[in-house]
This record gives sequence, structure tokens and C-alpha cells, in this order.
Amino acid sequence: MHAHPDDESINNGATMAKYAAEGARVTLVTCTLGEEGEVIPSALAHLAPDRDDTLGPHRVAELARAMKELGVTDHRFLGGPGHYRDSGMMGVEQNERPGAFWSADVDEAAAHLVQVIREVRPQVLVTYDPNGGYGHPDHIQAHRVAMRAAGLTADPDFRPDLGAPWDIDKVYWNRVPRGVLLEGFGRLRRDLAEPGRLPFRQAASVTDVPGVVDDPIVTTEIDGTGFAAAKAAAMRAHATQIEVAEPYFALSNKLAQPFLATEYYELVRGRREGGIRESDLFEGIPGDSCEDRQTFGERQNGTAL
Ligand SMILES: CC(=O)N[C@H]1[C@@H](O[C@@H]2[C@H](O)[C@H](O)[C@@H](O)[C@H](O)[C@H]2O)O[C@H](CO)[C@@H](O)[C@@H]1O
Ligand SMILES: [Zn+2]
Repeated sequence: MHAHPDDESINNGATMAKYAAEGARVTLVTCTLGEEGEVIPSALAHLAPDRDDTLGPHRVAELARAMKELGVTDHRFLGGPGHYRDSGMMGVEQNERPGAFWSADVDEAAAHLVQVIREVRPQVLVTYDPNGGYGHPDHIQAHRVAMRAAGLTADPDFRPDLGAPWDIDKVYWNRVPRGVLLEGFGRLRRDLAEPGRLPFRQAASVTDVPGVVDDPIVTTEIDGTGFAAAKAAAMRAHATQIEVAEPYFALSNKLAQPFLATEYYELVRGRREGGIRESDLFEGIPGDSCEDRQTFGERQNGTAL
């Protein structure tokens, strides 16, 4: 469950591509069209919300291209395309705009998600932590809706019209271990010191990266090395939002940060074997076999995202 077109590729692009390639069913749900985003390419500046206000439909097309790069074929918008609008960054007046996702009724939004969950019947759900990774209102709301739906979907008395109850085996939050980031930012600062080596001039800070936690909190590490190229291509497909110069990328604020092909998670519901980090989101699921693997994610994320 992701908030905007681009979050899925940034947070879970390699994980999605890996599981899609392995034959797992990957379903991605996005909560908004990203209508309030900034626009990097000057030739597309007219799309902006305070100009033509056509950035939303443009980002729908960016998302479709990104999903092709990841091999994900099932992606949807919560309640249908444009049902919830991008709320803008925390504190802006768009937060209160009618139709903004931030002011949506959580139970109503969760019912839309329950309908998809009961259709897809996923073993795994991935969403954000309670702070939405970095405090963006749509990300916080996506967490709330996903966690609410993860509870409601299994309740036989909840909206039987939305399908038979379905209990999700494992729920994860997107995370990044602080140690990995400190290493990556160290390399980045060295590379930024070399004139002309990167198209970026400044580094973001560790706290700008969504979901940063102390290393022991991370329960699961998905090695997406073999899917780094797919992830980079998917991020490049979101050209209004992201500029990629591997092994780094920057958002419209032009602050560079490490590009991670290994992606990290915190298991918040479900069983984990022992104390070592999992290397598979489906680890420990009874009767799990590749062909019946289904993972579910908010706009985000397909395979399990
Ligand atoms: C990654 C993510 O969640 N992007 C959001 C975010 O975009 C940021 C926002 O425009 C901010 O003002 C910029 O400085 C930053 O570079 C952007 O990444 O918020 C947007 C508005 O809600 C959203 O459309 C975008 O997907
Ligand atoms: Zn976002």
C-alpha cells in the first residue's frame, strides 16, 4: 500500500521485480495519483497543480511504465483512479482540500482495500510504518488504512458483500537500517567531492530517507541485486519526480541519496524463524510454495508491497 506513484519503485522496486520474476502474484494499490507533486523536467512544468493541474494523469502513465519495467501487471488505485487526491506535504492548505486522502474516512478507505484483499487473497502485505516513513500525510494515512484493512478483512461480520473473509499471514513495514545508510552517504559525500562526477550537488540527510531505524529493528532483507537495473528503470519512469545516477538518486529537491538494490523490512505481524534476518517475505508461511505465492501492496508495491 503506497501513497503516490513513485513510492513503490523507490521503496520496493527490486522486491517487486524479484517476486514477479519468480512467479508470485504481485498486486499493487496506490492511494492517490500524486497530483500535488513537483515537476523536475522544465519542459513538463505546465503539468503542475498550480498550472494545468494535469500531473495526476501524467503520473498514471509514468506508473504504468514503471510497472512494465518491474514485470508487475496488477496495479490499482484505491477506490479507483482519482478517488483520493494527493494531500501535499504536511501542513499545506491542500491537506484540508475536499477529496484529499489525508482527510479521508479511514474506515471507508479501508473498505476499498478490503475488497481488493478479499479478491486477491494475499499471504503478505507491505505498507509504511506509523509515521509513513517520513511524515508525509498521505503516507501516514496509507499506513492507517492498510493496518485497518488488514484487521477488517479477516472479520466474517465485516461487509460480507465485499467477499469472503481473508486472513493475511504476514504484514511488513518498509524500513532502512541506519548502518546501511551511513555507509552509503559516506560514499556519496566522497563522490560529490569529485567535480562533475554526479549530476547532484548536495546530499540529503539520513533522516530524509523514509523508514530509517536502528539495524536490529530490521527483521527482513531482500537481496535485489539481480533486479537493480529493473528498479533503476522503474524509478527513471517516474521522470517528473526522480533523477537516477546510480548508485544514487534524487527527488525534485535535488538532494542525492543512496540507491538501494537490497530492500529492508520490519515484520510486524506473522511468524519469524529464530533471531536471524529473513531473506524471503514468505518465510514461515504454512504450505507456502512459489506458485501459490501472492503478495499485496498498497500502491505500492506489488508482489507484496
Ligand atoms: C517520495 C514521495 O513521497 N514524494 C511525494 C512528495 O514529493 C516531495 C515534495 O514535492 C517536496 O516538496 C519536494 O521537496 C520533494 O523533493 C518531493 O519528493 O510529496 C508530493 C506532494 O504530496 C507527492 O506528489 C510526491 O509523490
Ligand atoms: Zn509518496
